[in-house]
Amino acid sequence: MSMIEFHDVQKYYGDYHALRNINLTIDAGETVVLIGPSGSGKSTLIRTINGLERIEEGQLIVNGQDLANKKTDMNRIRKNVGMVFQHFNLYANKTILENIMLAPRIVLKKDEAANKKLAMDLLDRVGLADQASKMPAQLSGGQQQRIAIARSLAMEPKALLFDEPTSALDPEMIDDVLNVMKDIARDSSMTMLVVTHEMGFAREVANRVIFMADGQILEDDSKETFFDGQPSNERARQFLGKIITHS
Ligand SMILES: Nc1ncnc2c1ncn2[C@@H]1O[C@H](COP(=O)(O)OP(=O)(O)OP(=O)(O)O)[C@@H](O)[C@H]1O
Repeated sequence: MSMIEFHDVQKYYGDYHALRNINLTIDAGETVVLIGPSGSGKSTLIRTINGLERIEEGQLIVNGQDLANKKTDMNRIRKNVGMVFQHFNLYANKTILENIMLAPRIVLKKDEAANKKLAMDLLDRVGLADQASKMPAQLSGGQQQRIAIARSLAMEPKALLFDEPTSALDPEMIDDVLNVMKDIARDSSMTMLVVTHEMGFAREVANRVIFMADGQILEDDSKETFFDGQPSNERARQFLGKIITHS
């Protein structure tokens, strides 16, 4: 079953054509890694999926709902599609536990005891059960990002979008965050779309790797074809060569 479908999607910022004729289907449970040079439209693409950016032309179906239709309830989309940002965006004046419990309480009207139990289970899953009563500023960047992931999971979404989740972190914190993401990816029911340059993550858990440049998808391969064969697109090959040399 498909979770996300782009059909001939175009997106403009004023005169700038940011997404060009995007056609892409992501099935439920897939883990897809999106790579490409700076400014190629990766963030724009994933931000259209939960309506943070609107599309101008084409069709975008998320969890069976058409996002181009102005009547589509974006709150329902965002309940089902979580997002983890480069800069964690935790609520600075709330404890870690409250950060996780807030949206399920307000949006899902979740029972307080069940909400707390899930929040504590998720804190345990991301290895931070002992930090529940701390404030975000007391945690390292890597810990804050793991909390941001737990907070997204607390909404029990069908899909999670990650926009360069490790690129603001000190190198020694990256693996802890990637390990949490790998754990989620191995849970086959979750659909994941991840913008990242972490090729180790892609090699280990991605089903597919997509290469974008100039607002277009130039390559969409299985992990095996992308890494062990060769991308057929010349720019994808060059890009892959560069990031593997530098990582
Ligand atoms: N709100 C905006 N208004 C105008 N132009 C924008 C806006 N957001 C992005 N752009 C432009 O659209 C293009 C694609 O940007 P986007 O952030 O999607 O690329 P990216 O591949 O995610 O890049 P990076 O890896 O640097 O984050 C860039 O040229 C950017 O300057």
